[in-house]
Amino acid sequence: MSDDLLKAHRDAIDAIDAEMLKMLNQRAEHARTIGEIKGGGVVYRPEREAQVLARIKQLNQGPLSDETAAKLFREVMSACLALERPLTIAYLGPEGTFSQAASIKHFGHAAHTQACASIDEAFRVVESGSADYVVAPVENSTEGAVGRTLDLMVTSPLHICGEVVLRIHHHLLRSQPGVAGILRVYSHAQSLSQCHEWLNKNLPSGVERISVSSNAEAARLAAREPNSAAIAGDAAAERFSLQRLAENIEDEPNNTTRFLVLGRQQTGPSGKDRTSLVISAPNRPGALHSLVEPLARNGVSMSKFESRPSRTGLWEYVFFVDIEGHASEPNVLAALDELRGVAAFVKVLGSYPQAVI
Ligand SMILES: O=C(O)C(=O)C[C@]1(C(=O)O)C=C[C@@H](O)C=C1
Repeated sequence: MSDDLLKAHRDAIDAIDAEMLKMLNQRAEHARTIGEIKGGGVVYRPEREAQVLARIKQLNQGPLSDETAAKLFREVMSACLALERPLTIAYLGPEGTFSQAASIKHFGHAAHTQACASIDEAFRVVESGSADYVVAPVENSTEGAVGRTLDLMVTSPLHICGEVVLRIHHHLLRSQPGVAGILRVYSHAQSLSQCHEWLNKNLPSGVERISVSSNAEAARLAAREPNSAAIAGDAAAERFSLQRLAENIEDEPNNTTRFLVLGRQQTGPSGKDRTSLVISAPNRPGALHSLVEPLARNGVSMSKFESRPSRTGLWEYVFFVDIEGHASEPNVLAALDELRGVAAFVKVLGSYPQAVI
């Protein structure tokens, strides 16, 4: 390889970097002015962010992948938004959990993340105004619904303003190389069950499996006990400087968790939205059918229908329903009106842009 050729490409990169820096700062100036126009009002606009990211994916011609291009612009927007006002995002801690990874995926690295001891506490700090948004897990592709988040949404005054879909990769982590001498493996109960077959095949049967409150807590324990390992993700591995003895050990390769972003604001339409509802049926035959009918009649597609015992009465259920579209769209509006006529209880949890990255 010729040194001249290398130098020519590096000179070109230097020139592009200088140009990019200038343009990034011009973009940041516009964002700062937009912040002034908002005049102390809500700075985070999820519908606009979704449109910016979707446009970048559409414009992208490579060689960067659409996903990579969108992730870079996510960080650019995060930095621009922080000039308007830095946001604080509450999540189920400790540091290094998948909830923190989801918060950073959605809000970028310029947002502050605040670890909370429980999902309840994360909701509370946002309700009281001491944090701006909460990012809470709502369902996992192998384990199903996260009941606590669903229950909290029934009574919380917060609105859903976004969703984050995170691929969950689990690794076997330890403070030293090799599996020799491992006596116990720590992890959250869900992660232990998601890696059950791998553990059966790859670790001696005498290795104890101990469930702890979070994967990050598992990593913390493994970092100080030489004979212990943890199952956790990248964020926990980095946070506690652990080695990855085996990567992506989850039994189900498409393991994903969906998180919801909730705040005190309602979100405008982005053009590709979802609306989440909680409804309950009157206690009579055919009631369930009457809940679905208004949706079908107005051409509204349903992407989720999840039942959960109501906490207010014996044998009564509430249904968590996700539909396509924004509550301000005419067919969604009509379906919701009809639904209110037949259901015992309807609460719109929020309309929000579908995840773009
Ligand atoms: O368009 C806005 O309202 C902005 O504040 C700008 C911007 C951006 O950087 O593009 C930043 C934050 C908002 O959440 C949305 C977009």
